[in-house]
Amino acid sequence: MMQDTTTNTLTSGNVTIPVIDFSLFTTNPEECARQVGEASQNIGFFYLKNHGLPQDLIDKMFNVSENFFQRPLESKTKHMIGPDNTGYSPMKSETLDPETQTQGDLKEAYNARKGSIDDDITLFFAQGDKELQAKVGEFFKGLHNLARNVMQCFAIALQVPEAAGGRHYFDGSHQWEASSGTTLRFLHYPQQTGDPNTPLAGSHTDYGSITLLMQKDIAGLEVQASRIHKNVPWVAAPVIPNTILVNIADHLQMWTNGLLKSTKHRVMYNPQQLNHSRYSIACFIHANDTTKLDPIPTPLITQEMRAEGVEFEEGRNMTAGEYLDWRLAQTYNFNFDQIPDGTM
Ligand SMILES: O=C(O)CCC(=O)C(=O)O
Ligand SMILES: [Fe+2]
Repeated sequence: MMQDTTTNTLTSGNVTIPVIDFSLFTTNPEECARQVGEASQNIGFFYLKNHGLPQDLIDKMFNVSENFFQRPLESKTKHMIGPDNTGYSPMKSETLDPETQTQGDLKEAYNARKGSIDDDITLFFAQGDKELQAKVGEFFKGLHNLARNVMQCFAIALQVPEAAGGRHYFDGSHQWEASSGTTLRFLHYPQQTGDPNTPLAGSHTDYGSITLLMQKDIAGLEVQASRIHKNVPWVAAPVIPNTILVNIADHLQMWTNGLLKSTKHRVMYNPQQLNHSRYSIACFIHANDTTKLDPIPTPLITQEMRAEGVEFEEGRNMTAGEYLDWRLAQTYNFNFDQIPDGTM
């Protein structure tokens, strides 16, 4: 793995995760859309630099997260996650790859939802500090706004006809005010001994439109590359300061009938975790609950491709809300009669 500063790409063999300068969105949206579209048809992941979110706000959010996860387990379990996907999920409670994992993910998480951002649940996460709670809301809205701009790039790259909304095609289906599965998730992979072959979070795709991810200090995320390069099964997605990593998730793959890739990824044990915790923050952007996941109007999807229905056959005829419920039911055990004791 090396960083090539001349071409702004990270390379591992022939596989690249591009770094896109998002100030292009303002100065040259067509070029920005071209780069986003290209990355999304290949690896399905790209970094954004100059994304517009203040770094001190991101740093503050990592601080809140650290303070929260340092609390005793009996405090964290006061707001347990349930089918509404809000609150605390303890170690091993989620299994992202149920077909191959023999134990749950070695992580704990705290989920905020748009609808819960002004509630006691988020206030509890922000240590009862109302100013900090407002910052969590500002952060979440900032990420949502960035995601809407990235979605404009997709609409441009997909050449959605003006009559169908053009570059604003996805605006209506990604409204802050609408009910949706959009979730801000704070993740903690505790300091631990481990085996480099054991995933801390199993291989999976994300369930929404796109995901925005911030990682801190400790790498571990790997992205499946075998689809574009058969000799490179996984490529590392390292921590690059001042960037946000974006990945295509299932809605976009279904809307484009596989033209854009919802790429599998996983978090592997990093030996640095012998002495350090790993923290990340993911913002899962979902379309409004009522949005259908059928192919969208774009000349890039031919009639044959529409008929073929490449992958995610299960998601066909579902709405975004139904699809999320279905995926969560497969990966969570919401029966917390026996709360895990926090050990591994
Ligand atoms: O922690 C990470 O770096 C990635 C987490 C992730 O992929 C997820 O929660 O869906
Ligand atoms: Fe993920």
